[in-house]
Amino acid sequence: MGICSGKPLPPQNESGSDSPSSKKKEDKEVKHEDGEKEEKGMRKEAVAEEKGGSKPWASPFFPFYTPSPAHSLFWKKSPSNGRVSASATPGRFFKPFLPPSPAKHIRALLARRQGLLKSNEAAISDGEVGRGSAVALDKNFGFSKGFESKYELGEEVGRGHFGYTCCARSKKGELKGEMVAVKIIPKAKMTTSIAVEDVRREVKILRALTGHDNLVQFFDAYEDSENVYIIMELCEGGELLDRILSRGGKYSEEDAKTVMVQILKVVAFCHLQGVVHRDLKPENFLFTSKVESSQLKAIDFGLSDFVKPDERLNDIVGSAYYVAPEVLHRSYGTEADVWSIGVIAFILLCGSRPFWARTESGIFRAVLKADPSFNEPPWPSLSLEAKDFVKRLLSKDPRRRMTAAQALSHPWIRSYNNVRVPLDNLIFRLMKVYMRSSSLRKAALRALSKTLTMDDLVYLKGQFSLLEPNKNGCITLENIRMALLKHATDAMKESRIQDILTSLNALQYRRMDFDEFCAAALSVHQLEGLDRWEQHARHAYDLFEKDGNRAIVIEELASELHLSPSVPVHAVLHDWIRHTDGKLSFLGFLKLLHGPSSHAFIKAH
Ligand SMILES: Nc1ncnc2c1ncn2[C@@H]1O[C@H](COP(=O)(O)OP(=O)(O)OP(=O)(O)O)[C@@H](O)[C@H]1O
Ligand SMILES: [Ca+2]
Ligand SMILES: [Ca+2]
Repeated sequence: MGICSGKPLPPQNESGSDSPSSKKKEDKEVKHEDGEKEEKGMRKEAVAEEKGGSKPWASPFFPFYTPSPAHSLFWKKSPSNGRVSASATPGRFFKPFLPPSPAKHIRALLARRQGLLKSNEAAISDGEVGRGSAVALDKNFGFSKGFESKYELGEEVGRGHFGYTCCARSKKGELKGEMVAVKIIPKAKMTTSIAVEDVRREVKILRALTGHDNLVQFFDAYEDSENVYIIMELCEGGELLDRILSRGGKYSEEDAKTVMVQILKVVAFCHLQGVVHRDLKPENFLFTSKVESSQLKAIDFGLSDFVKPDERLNDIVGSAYYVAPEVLHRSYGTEADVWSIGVIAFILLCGSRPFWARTESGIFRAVLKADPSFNEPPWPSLSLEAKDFVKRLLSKDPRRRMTAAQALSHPWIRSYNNVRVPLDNLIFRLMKVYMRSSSLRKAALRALSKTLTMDDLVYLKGQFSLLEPNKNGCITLENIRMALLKHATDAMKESRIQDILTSLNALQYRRMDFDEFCAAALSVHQLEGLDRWEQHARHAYDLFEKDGNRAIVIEELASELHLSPSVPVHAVLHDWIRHTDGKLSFLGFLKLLHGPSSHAFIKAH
C-alpha cells in the first residue's frame, strides 16, 4: 500500500550536506524500504526541475506547496492554489533559502506499523519478534459508542498518514451546537499491534494531558467497527507550517519568540508529565483562529509515549528532518523533542532547514554529522542570543542540550513577556546523582556552583522557588512531593511521583539550602558544552583547592568513580592524582565532577 499523504511531497532538488559519492548506496537502501516508488519518482522529477528551474521567489508564497485542506476551509485567501509546479521549484543556487516542506515519517517507522518489515528485520529493530505479524488483533478500545448520533460530520479539514480530520457539529450534551474536530482513524489501517497500540496511547495521553493552554483540548473518543473517532477542539487557524510558508519562510526574532514560547511551554509541560511527543514539527502545531496572534496548540500525539526520568527509548520514530541524533542511535528520552524544537526554531529564524539531503539516509547522515551553518545570511544579522539559543537546542549530545524549561529561561526568551518557567525534571535527575555522591564529589560540585553565571542562576532560582522552600530558605522531601503533586496530571500520577521521591530518599532526614541546591542541580555536561567551560573549570578548581581538595588513594578514587575491576586503575588514574601531595589534580577534578562512571566514560578514556 502506498503511503497516503494529504500534501504534495517536498521538492527534492536541493543540494544537501551529504556527499554525492554516497548516492549509490542510498539508492540501494531505498529498495529495502517502503516508499521506494515515491522516492524514485521524486528523483526523476527533481532532475526535470533542476533543468528547467526558474526563480520561485517572485511570489511571496512557495508555489510547490499545497496547504492542508484546512486552508480552503478557514483561510479566505489561500496562499497557494497550485499543485507542485516542477518548473517553479527552487534551484540549487537558491540555497540557503530552502523553504521547509511537509515532513514525511521515517520509513522504518511506517514499515513497522504496516507490518512490512521482514520478520528478522523486525526482530533486530527492537527485539520484539512477532509483534508485527498477523496475530488476530484486538481492535476494541473500550471507547464510547454512538458517534453518529452525537455528531454531524462536516468537511475534511486535514489529513495525515494515519488518519484524517473533519469538522463536526455536536448534536447533544454539553457541547451541543458547537463545532469540534474529529480525527478519524480507520481500523482497517491498523494492521499491526504496534499501530493499534499507537492509537490506544494517543487517546490515553491526550486524555491525561488535556487542559494546558497550548495543547489541543480533548473531549472524548468514540469507536465503531470501522473507525476510531477522536473528538477535539477545532483549531481554525491552520498549521504552523502553512503560516511559515505564507510568510516566505522567515520570522522576525520577536515573532519567532511568540511561537517558540508556546511550543516550549507545552513541551516542558509534557516532559514534566513524563510524556515525550516524538513528532514535533510545524505540521503538528495548529493556530486556534485566523487571527495572527491566536494561540498555538500542539496536536497529534500518535507517536507519543511515556518515559521515566532514567528510561531510554529505542524505537526510531518521528519525521526525518526533525529527528534527533540519539533517536537514530536508539537511546533517547525527552531531550529528543527539544532537538526537534531546535529544528523548528532554526526554520523560523532563517527560513531553511538545518539538515537537508535528497534521501532519508542522507538526512540521517546530516543529522548525525553535519553542523548547521550560522554564518550565512540572515544569521550574521540576528542577535547573538538567538544564535546561542538555537545552537543549544541543536546540541548533538543530548546531555549538553537545554531542556525545554531551561530554554524558557534562556536570555533570548526570558525577556519575552516575563515567561513563567515550569518545573524541570532534570533537577530531580541531577539531585538524585548528587545525593548519592561522596563528600569529595559534593565539594567539587559546590566549588563549580560558585562559578555559575547570572543566567545559570536565574534558572536555578526559578526551580528552587517552584519547590516552595520553607521560611528558613530550605527545601525538604515534603516540599518536593507537594510541588510535584501540584503540577501533576493523571499522566504523572500513575507512578512517576513515587519514582522521583524514592530516588531522592536520601533527602528524607535533612534539608537543602539554595547554595547546596545549586551544586546538586547544576549539569556538568551542559557547562562543558559552553565556550567558557575552561575558565569555569579552572576557577572552580582554584576554589576546590582552597576548600575541599584532599589526599585520596587510587583505589578509593576508582571505587568512587565505580570503575570496574577490569580497568587497570593505576595506569588510568595515574594523572588524576597529584604526586606531590596525593590530592586531586585538575584532570582528576574534572573526572570526579562527572561522578560515577558510565560505560562510555571508561571507553572514552
Ligand atoms: N483539532 C484540530 N483542528 C483542526 N484541524 C486538525 C485538528 N487536528 C488535526 N487537524 C488537521 O488534520 C491533520 C492530520 O491530523 P494528525 O496530524 O493528528 O494526523 P496523523 O494522521 O496522525 O498525521 P501524521 O501523518 O503527521 O502522523 C493535521 O495536520 C491538521 O491539519
Ligand atoms: Ca500530524
Ligand atoms: Ca500522527
